[in-house]
Amino acid sequence: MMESGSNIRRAGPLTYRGRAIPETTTDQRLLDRRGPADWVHTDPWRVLRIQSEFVEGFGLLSEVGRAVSVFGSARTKPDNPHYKLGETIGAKLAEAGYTVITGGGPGMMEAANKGAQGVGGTSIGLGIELPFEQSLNDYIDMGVTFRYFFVRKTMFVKYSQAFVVLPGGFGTLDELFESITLVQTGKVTRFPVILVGSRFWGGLRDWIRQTLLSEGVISPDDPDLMYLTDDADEVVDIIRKAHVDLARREFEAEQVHETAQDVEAAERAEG
Ligand SMILES: C/C(=C\CNc1ncnc2c1ncn2[C@@H]1O[C@H](COP(=O)(O)O)[C@@H](O)[C@H]1O)CO
Repeated sequence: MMESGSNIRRAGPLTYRGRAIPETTTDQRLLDRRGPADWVHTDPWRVLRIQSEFVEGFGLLSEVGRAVSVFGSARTKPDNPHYKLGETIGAKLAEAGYTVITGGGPGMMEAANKGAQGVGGTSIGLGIELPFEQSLNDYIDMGVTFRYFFVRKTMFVKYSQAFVVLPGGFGTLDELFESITLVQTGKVTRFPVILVGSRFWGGLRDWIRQTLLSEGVISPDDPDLMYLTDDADEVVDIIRKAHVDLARREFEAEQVHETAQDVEAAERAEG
């Protein structure tokens, strides 16, 4: 029997009949602004915001080629020699074909972005929303500002093949130890973590060797996960060499895989 239009309502996969038909349509409820708004401060809603940050980040960065993340103090002024070194490193990385990714802020981040952009390289800023007013520095070609630190950190790791760590404070230390821990625990392919500035970082390196190693809280090889240099050219050389090594290891792994497949195929053919 035909059902009359007023006696039935379909809402997506649902069918309502008779008295069960809701008084309003789904669209009406979507477009109606009345009602409490406190759900925007609940965890399920935050999950959606977090998802959208991943989507924005992946969307911006997925087509970026070889890239290096450069970390360093937000407070360094342009007249500080560290700033000039950061600018030189940004420029040399860009000249070597690497996109330069920074936290998008002032100080050493600005220096590296400025250097990369100045030689026509690609300069990216992954900003972070902070309680005080912040904007991306002026030397960024592509930028995105994140609300969540951990989403932003994923972007640095996913889209860089090396980390360069210039002099900096707590934020820089956090980024340094995050990256070194990922390498140490094998959570990422081994890629170089390069500290720049031996006067600045030498004490930390010595403490790692003398205290952490002698207390047995790290493995004997772990201090070698970090390089230390003052030379911008050496930074680029270390990164290039690491890429050549990685490409060779990947090629060798592929060869082993193909050989294993050939052996399996031959065994199957022999019955
Ligand atoms: C302190 C000031 C601004 C801070 N603005 C930042 N913008 C973007 N990224 C930042 C900012 N502050 C820290 N970061 C990240 O941490 C590293 C620097 O931290 P540090 O404590 O200054 O060493 C840096 O690599 C960023 O990824 C006002 O000038």
